[in-house]
Amino acid sequence: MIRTLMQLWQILTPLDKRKLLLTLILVMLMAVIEAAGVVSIMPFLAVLSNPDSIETNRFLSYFYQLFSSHNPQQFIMYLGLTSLFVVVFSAYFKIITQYTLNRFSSLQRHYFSTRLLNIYLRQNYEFFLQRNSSILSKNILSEVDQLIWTMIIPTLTLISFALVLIAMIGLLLIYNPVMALSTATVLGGFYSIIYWLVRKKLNQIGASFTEANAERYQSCQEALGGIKDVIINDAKQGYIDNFEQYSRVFAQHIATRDTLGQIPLYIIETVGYGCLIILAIILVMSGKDVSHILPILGLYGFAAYRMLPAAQNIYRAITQIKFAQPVFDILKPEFALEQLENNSPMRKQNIIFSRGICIENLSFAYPNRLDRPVLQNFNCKVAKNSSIGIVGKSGSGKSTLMDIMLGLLQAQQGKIYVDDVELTQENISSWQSIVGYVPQSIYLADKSVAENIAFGVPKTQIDMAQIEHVAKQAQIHDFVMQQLPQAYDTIVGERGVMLSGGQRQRLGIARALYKNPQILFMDEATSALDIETEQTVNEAIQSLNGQKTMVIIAHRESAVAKCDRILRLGK
Ligand SMILES: Nc1ncnc2c1ncn2[C@@H]1O[C@H](COP(=O)(O)OP(=O)(O)OP(=O)(O)O)[C@@H](O)[C@H]1O
Repeated sequence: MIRTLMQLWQILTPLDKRKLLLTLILVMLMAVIEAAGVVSIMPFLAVLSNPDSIETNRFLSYFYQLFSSHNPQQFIMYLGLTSLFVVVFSAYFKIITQYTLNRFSSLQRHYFSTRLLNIYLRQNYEFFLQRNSSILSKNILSEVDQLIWTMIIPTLTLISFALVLIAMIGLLLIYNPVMALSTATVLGGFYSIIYWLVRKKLNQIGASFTEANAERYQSCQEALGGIKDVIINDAKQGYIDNFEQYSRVFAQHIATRDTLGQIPLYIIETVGYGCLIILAIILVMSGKDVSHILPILGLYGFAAYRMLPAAQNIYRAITQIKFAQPVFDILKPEFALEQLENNSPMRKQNIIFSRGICIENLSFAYPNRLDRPVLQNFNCKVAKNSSIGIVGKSGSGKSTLMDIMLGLLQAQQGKIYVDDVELTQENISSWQSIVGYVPQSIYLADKSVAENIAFGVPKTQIDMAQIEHVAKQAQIHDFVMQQLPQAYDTIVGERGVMLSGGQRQRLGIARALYKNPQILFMDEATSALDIETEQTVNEAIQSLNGQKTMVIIAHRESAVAKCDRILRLGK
């Protein structure tokens, strides 16, 4: 567990660490004040049970004079009020500390999930080809939550209550070392035995809990993401059953974890009460009078009142941390991706495109299918402002070639030159800033038509004149103006459900043109259009011939017939 906590410390940023240390200082102060609250009750009880102690005890007589008390009753009142003040202040301080703890942990959840989203979005495209997006969402939203609730908060609880417990035992140690040590041994021994009995179970349910969580997310995403196929293929029940099965496991494990964390409370409360009774009997049997017994019982009683919940909370925190270990094991490598990124600082390079693109000896295979290369020793040149059509059978590697040219995939062998500059990680973002891309299937966000065309541009910075210009080029302007209720402000629905396939494609073309790219890449951009619309869109695209460099993938040769060159793949 200590190792896990040390690793947790390592994934915190320097700022997080500073905040954590400040929070811990508050927690330590809270423990001291809490101990003071317990101590403050002793003189009160001592004078209450034996007013003569004002004369016999030098501390009491000092305070008697300090308070300028006129009689023991008045002194008792002062002592009572002082003790009450300390206890009230301690409660007030506890509220402040608790708020600081809550704020720290809650904000930490926000920092962690934002950081993780940032880490993911900075990965290259190949990373996403190998990872399931529902697992990534689960890590950002659910696992970070788990990390906070079952690791960060319990760790803070553990530290704060450990300090309270140490302070209490220290206090008893001053008063009666034998009793203090035996209390510590009984408490420590009791909780250690219970923890030892449940730790294996915690480990096991922790692992199965994270697995069930992943399945829950995946079922949801698959069922809701492919709702059309789910309805048509009557796959609803299968998804409901799958979700139900894992959701139940998820819920049951939380219940088991919480119960395992609560069990000792009831036993230890009984044990604590029994110990106080035994202590009272021992004191009575040893011949001590009530005036001696009451302060001792008061101290132990009050200390137990503070110590038992502290010990219980420590135990509970430890069980939660143990349970959360598999969650941390999932998140640790994800945060390590950030370090990999930081260790390779990239110089940004600008790319200038004035002559053409040259592909030399390119070979590529997908990482999970290295034995089956998609492209081998591929060579090709595209002059600036010329157009090239790529045709070939399905699966011949057309989209893969385009992804490599776009810098989304990296070839294992071969090079791509823009003018005479090799495309590398250092200049890829500059390259991507001058290309426009229309993919096979257009992703539309649940936003307005204008926001979808100016994808990624803040709403206030959208250039409406440019939007209309590119929408006209993509043959979508008339449809938007005549048929959409709020024209360019109409919301298109999740993934553009309110539009037809052809309308989505034309929006995709408008999006690619919006940033006025120097090179336009189109992957079957007109395949969903009827012949007439395809013809008009193609004419619009062809009208850019000579003004823009165009790389066009098409199934139908007619769609690329007007290109300067045609490249056939897979022959
Ligand atoms: N992420 C991936 N992992 C492994 N193999 C892949 C991946 N994506 C594509 N492939 C394989 O690479 C080959 C080329 O695929 P690609 O999509 O480039 O073909 P294409 O010519 O564009 O086909 P289509 O015309 O049907 O779109 C196919 O055999 C395909 O199965």
